[in-house]
Amino acid sequence: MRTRVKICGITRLEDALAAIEAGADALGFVFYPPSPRYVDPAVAEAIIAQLPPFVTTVALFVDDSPEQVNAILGQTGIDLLQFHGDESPAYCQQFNRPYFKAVRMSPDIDVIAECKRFASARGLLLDAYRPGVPGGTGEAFNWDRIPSDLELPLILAGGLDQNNVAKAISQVKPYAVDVSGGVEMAKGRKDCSKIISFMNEVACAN
Ligand SMILES: O=C(O)c1ccccc1NCC(=O)[C@H](O)[C@H](O)COP(=O)(O)O
Repeated sequence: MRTRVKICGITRLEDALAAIEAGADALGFVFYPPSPRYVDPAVAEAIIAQLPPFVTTVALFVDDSPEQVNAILGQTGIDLLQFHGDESPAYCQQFNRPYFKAVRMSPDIDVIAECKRFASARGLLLDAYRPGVPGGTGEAFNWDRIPSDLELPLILAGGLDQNNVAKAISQVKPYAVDVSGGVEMAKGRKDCSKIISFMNEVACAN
């Protein structure tokens, strides 16, 4: 099956359209204010309103209040939720929306146990771990640490770029890959040529 691609940290319409033109399946919008890729919900709403059909939009939160999550969902009409903090399964399920859970590969993480905990999720995103930084680290983790045959669709993230994504796909065979820093000219500003190169590498690996 073809590896899907999510390009995260979209803050500009031109970057969203470039990602779609290059073949991205999903666009991620970071609603975590400390992130340099944070996008104001009104800006995300305006971008999403101008997208063509058949592109999944993803709202990314880190331990946010349910009120804030619901407010942004109502404002933007985003399709999918990505929880990238220490959210519990019960917290994630309260929104009655499809979601996927990000798990950071800390030294003591039990991925199989996390898979069982978040059995209601549409997928499990495995990301690099850097203490104090919830995501968008630009760092890859040791893919050998990923258990085989996980019970949820695996989304691989962390330090992916045009130079390593084909190897990542060949080794891990994820359902999808997720990239942010590897296709940027600066944090929050995507680089069209890097997006195209990344997507070409994904296509060659499939
Ligand atoms: O991208 C961020 O700035 C970010 C900040 C806080 C929580 C999550 C964040 N990003 C989540 C993502 O899904 C990123 O695409 C993922 O962490 C991979 O980022 P990168 O290593 O830069 O490709």
